[in-house]
Amino acid sequence: MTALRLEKVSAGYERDPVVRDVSVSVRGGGWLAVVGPNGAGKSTLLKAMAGLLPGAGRILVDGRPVHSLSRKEKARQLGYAPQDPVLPDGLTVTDYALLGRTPHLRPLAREGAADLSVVDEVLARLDLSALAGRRLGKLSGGERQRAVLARVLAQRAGLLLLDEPTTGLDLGHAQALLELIDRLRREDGTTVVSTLHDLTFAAQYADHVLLLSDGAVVASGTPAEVLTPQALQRHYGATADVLTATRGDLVVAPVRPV
Ligand SMILES: Nc1ncnc2c1ncn2[C@@H]1O[C@H](COP(=O)(O)OP(=O)(O)OP(=O)(O)O)[C@@H](O)[C@H]1O
Repeated sequence: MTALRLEKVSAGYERDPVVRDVSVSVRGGGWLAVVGPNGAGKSTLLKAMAGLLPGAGRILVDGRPVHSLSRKEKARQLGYAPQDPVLPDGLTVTDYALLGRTPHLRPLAREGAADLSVVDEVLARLDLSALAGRRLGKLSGGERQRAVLARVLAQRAGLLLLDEPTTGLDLGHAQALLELIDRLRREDGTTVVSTLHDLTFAAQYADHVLLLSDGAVVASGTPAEVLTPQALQRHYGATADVLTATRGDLVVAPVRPV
């Protein structure tokens, strides 16, 4: 189980930090949803967690600073799926997902039957088996997004950093993906951090929600503590009800402003 801890993290691209003074802990097997309006700094924070940006403060993956991990150690511990990756369009879905197995191979070794079986299982669960031999350049937007996630899930890293994993997915595929991630979390103790615009999904899957606004943490706690109509009005300028569905799930429902 891989725990993640951020202590007063500031990070950005040029001189001024985009996110400032972020402190949060995610226990091994926990799920942190990073939410907030456009431009709040969610993707920037995820890139910082992945050790891809310079900055101040400490980012600890199982107690070790992320910047001290070697490339291979990082790839074994941490799987990062960016929001809009550039894909090698000529590769098939299977070959692309197999790249997720690279950190587990010995130097110069090729993927074996065990790696193929991990990939086959992930493709099946993401409803991609029928497209396994299709080149990435010939997939729809939602299929490409699922291929990106197939690669990162095939990596079987202890910590998943997923930037808007449900973007472009229809309701059924989005739900199946989140259920698969949740299963990895429950069965293997995988730790998850995801940015999510869909606040109902954030409320239903995460156990901790971090609300960013203008680069700063404005609320942090359980979904019910953070996702209140008042906070949504204040930080998103949105009018919404937070409802409880029949089985107790929270639902964030936009309503027409009066
Ligand atoms: N590569 C970059 N170089 C400089 N500034 C950037 C870069 N990427 C993002 N920014 C700026 O950093 C700020 C935060 O962007 P970020 O992508 O982290 O926001 P976000 O919360 O993920 O937004 P969205 O919900 O729109 O995806 C924005 O003002 C953005 O313009």
